Amino acid sequence: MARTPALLVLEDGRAFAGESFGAEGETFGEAVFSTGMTGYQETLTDPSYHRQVVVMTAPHVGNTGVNDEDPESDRIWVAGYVVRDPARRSSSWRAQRSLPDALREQGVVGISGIDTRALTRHLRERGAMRVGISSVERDPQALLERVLASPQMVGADLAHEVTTRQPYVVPAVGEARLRVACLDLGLKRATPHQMARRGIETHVLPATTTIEDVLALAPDGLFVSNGPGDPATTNGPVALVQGALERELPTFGICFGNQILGRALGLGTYKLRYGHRGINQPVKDFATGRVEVTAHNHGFAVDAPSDGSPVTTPYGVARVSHVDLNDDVVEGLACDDVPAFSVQYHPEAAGGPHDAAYLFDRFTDLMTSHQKGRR
Ligand SMILES: NC(=O)CC[C@H](N)C(=O)O
Repeated sequence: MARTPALLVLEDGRAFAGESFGAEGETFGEAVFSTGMTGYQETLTDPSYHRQVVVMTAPHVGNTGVNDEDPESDRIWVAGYVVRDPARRSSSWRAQRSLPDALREQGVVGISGIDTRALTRHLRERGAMRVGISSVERDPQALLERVLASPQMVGADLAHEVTTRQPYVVPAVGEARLRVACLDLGLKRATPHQMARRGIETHVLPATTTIEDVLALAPDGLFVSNGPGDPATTNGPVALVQGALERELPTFGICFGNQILGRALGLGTYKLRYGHRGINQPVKDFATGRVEVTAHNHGFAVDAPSDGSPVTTPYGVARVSHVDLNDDVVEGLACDDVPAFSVQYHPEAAGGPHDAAYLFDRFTDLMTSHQKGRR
């Protein structure tokens, strides 16, 4: 079968020629690379990738096809997909369709046959930038003009585009011992599953939720999810977390949730040059000295002293609890005087690694000790 040619053009004018992969058409987004060698289904369906074009550094993608059990949400969220050498056929007893068919069904434009190593090195040197992929435009200059007219990631307020419209409950497995109000800014299914296994009933709430809505549920804790976009734009959730801190409601945040807790404490956030995306990032937990191998997907980070020294905030002393050993980027926050902590990475990572799953136990323990304190 003849393949349709496709074109990829970065905002600095660098162009790559390849073949259409998935849906034909044209798409724009922020070009980012992921180094994960497994878990492409989880990546594609992670709402945090909304408006991003994901470049896979693993050369073979699609080998195990796509099934209905592994998605992290009910659709593919990436704005575009870039692979080097897609599997010609999928091979797994769990596969229900092929990766290109899944992309096509959901209208996701991709490109294959690209030198993804050269593209990744370019993004690493020059930083994440806007990109366009097209199977309908042959002229790189014309595509470049549309790339330059497409929206930037800095300043993008996207959580409201991915959040649940209606609240819903994920029941605990067995007896419900704790109730969590979960702010959905782009929640992945793996998170309520991790909580359910620990006897937590999760009430998933839209991004517009206020502290009054949360208190009406009489929860034992607040969870703030991962999500897409620039954390500097997300003001409602910051006010919600401040309300929780004032009332000493146990609070745990993941990824975007870490950035929101940082902002609630009065810390700033900034854009990393090319971010962390993959499943083998070494992170040190200052509390135990232990190094864990962790899954990441973030382009922004909290600005705070990465040696763990105390920072004075309106809610007492806070400090950086976890740091990335590759580049010293802040990977977690802990409060000394209020029951709140967060991590920038993914303890829930369904595709693994699972080194950091203990953080759900920490949250459970924090809620249990506060429950006792209230009695
Ligand atoms: N996975 C996430 O929650 C990402 C958070 C934020 N959008 C970032 O890129 O840093």
